[in-house]
Amino acid sequence: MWFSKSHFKPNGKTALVVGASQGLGVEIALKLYQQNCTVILVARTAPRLQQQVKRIQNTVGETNGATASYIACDVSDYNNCVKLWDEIVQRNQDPDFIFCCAGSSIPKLFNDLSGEEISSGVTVNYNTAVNVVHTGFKQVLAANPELPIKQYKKRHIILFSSVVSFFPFIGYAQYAPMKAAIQSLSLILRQELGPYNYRVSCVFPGNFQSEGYTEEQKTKPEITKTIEGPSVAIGGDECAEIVLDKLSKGYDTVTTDFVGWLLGSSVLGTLPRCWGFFQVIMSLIFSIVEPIALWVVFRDIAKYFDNRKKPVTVIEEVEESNKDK
Ligand SMILES: NC(=O)C1=CN([C@@H]2O[C@H](COP(=O)(O)OP(=O)(O)OC[C@H]3O[C@@H](n4cnc5c(N)ncnc54)[C@H](OP(=O)(O)O)[C@@H]3O)[C@@H](O)[C@H]2O)C=CC1
Ligand SMILES: CCCCCCCCCCCCCCCC(=O)[C@@H](N)CO
Repeated sequence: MWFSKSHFKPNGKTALVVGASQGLGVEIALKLYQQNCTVILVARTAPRLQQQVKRIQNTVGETNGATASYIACDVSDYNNCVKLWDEIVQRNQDPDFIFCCAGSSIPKLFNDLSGEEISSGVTVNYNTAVNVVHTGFKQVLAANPELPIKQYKKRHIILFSSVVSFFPFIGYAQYAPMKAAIQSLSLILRQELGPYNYRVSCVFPGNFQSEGYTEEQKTKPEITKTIEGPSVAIGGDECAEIVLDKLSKGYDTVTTDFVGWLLGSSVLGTLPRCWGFFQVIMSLIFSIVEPIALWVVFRDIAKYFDNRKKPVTVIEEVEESNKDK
């Protein structure tokens, strides 16, 4: 609830943050560590992880027992995840929070994507999450064979989807369907892991600044930039702050800006609500204005494709001028 912040208490707990060598993952790890939460940073690139652990430790200074460490692992591979959890068990750690932040997009027109880019969309965005959660859950089950399910310790999985899961649009073919898969996975995990005392949250960020965001801007088609204009990129630090704040207020569908909340109202389905009464009203308004809004989007898309014919016109102009000579 918005008036109580007691639903997420990192002090003295342990968090596994996957996708923490840069971007939102490391911002979240820093904020958790500041609240005396032990953090284990995971990503593929060891030197960057090492740097980030140092940065976090230097920024925070003394803690009341919390530690910061890293494990380099490509979690898109299932067997690597089994090894990851073995390593965590060997270190005598049992994460209370599992943040699945790994993910990135290669925004391009469908036609411009390579086969490799399409499959990397699946592995980087979906496999990284499902593998970590599945191997982690199996490991917890194996470690507690006799435990009645109600007595499992409280654990919390936080998956990272995107606003494009609510509203998929031109340029995100390599990415948005995977984020919709993450949304779907979160609904199922809530049902299957809930009885084992897992809380499952799913975050749907709008644009925020990060190394990944800078990279995607390089290939992002102009039309994609135009349509997502209303989702102005907020700072990574601010985004992490919003996510942790909403989790502490008990929300399990987390959006990071107003546009995200609005678009979330258009696909309420069986997602946990956030200001549910207003979402129901917004969903009614949205369903009325949606045909007009979508007409505007399609009109922009048509204009974009018309303008793309321009280079041909230039060639034609050159030919014309050659004719004159
Ligand atoms: N930035 C934005 O505007 C938005 C981002 N999101 C989502 O939020 C999350 C964080 O985004 P952002 O901070 O921008 O991401 P970045 O691209 O900046 O960082 C992604 C992180 O994931 C790690 N990673 C990627 N693949 C793997 C892998 N196979 N195994 C382990 N780690 C991996 C990367 O490290 P390494 O390369 O070292 O493995 C890196 O630390 C992502 O899921 C993204 O899709 C959602 C909406 C908007
Ligand atoms: C029916 C018509 C409705 C029109 C609404 C237009 C507003 C759209 C805002 C979309 C914001 C998308 C953010 C994507 C972030 C993301 O996931 C990437 N940065 C990848 O990392």
